[in-house]
Amino acid sequence: MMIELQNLYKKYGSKVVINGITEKIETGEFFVILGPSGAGKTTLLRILAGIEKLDNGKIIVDGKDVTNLPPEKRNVAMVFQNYALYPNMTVYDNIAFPLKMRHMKKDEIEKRIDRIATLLKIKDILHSPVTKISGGQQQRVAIARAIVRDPSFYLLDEPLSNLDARVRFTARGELKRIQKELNGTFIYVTHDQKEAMSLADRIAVLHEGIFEQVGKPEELYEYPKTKWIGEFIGDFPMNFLPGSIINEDGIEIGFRPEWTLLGGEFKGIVESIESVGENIYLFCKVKDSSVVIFSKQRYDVGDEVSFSITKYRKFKDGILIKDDKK
Ligand SMILES: Nc1ncnc2c1ncn2[C@@H]1O[C@H](COP(=O)(O)OP(=O)(O)OP(=O)(O)O)[C@@H](O)[C@H]1O
Repeated sequence: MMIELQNLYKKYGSKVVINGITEKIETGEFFVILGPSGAGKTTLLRILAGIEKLDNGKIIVDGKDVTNLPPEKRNVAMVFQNYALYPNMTVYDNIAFPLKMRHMKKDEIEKRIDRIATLLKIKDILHSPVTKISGGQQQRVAIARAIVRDPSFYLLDEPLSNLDARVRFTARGELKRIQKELNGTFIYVTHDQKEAMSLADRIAVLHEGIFEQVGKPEELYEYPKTKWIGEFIGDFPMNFLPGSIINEDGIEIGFRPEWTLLGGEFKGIVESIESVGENIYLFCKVKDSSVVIFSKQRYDVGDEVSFSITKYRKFKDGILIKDDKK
């Protein structure tokens, strides 16, 4: 289903949380809303679900205005961080529950659960009590229960955050596969930029009530529209130095640690070091600024390093200058 957000606006008391969001989310798209804690991500999702009322704006789903429809009339699937399974039921009964509530026939329920259990690879635990399965499996059951109804679109609020890092990694791949197989329109909220980068067809960065940038993960990484996004996206924040180092005053240049090479015209002093596998990141003082430089070589704190910048973007007043080719 195609979802159009038209000038969405929401405040709590005098605090404006959503301040004019307009965007089109395409059918079958994995759309991730990324933002720091308190940015309004959950509020936006609750608005889309119909749990929270808008102060202004419209939500159009496949050409139909659903702005004033209650949650049960929107036919959306929701998976939240704190999914609550019914502890005294089996996996099967948990998934069947929303269908029974709709008085679906027993053989139709069986057919649907079989399909969804195959999709989520939980067929072998269907008759286990939910208290006897792992956290990762419980998460799958929660997803199965949410999507078994054939919803129009899917809202997911940090559904993987309860899982430990390793399971989460596999779960991401699985979720992406499920989304593609269902050809579902997924709207997924997270504060974890790594998760966003690995899952999204497009990411919308929610900051100060607006989508500050919407784009493919690589666009956000390569061409962050603002300094704030450059710092927020990436394993390390983008580095910034005054334009004077390339003889251009009044601007700043932004570059990623990965866009540096050891040896070259710039000099810094190593202040601290972080190793990530084989890669070493050197935190250096360069004049009055701090920058992170990528290195394959080991250094000690206090060493002087010289480096060059292979690629950079120009920013003026915190905003990307578009016509920059280097
Ligand atoms: N029902 C409410 N009444 C008043 N203020 C609220 C209400 N719900 C949320 N807020 C405020 O709105 C802002 C956005 O909250 P929201 O939970 O949407 O952020 P979030 O981006 O999902 O954060 P997190 O990542 O921490 O879950 C916060 O400042 C929060 O305190």
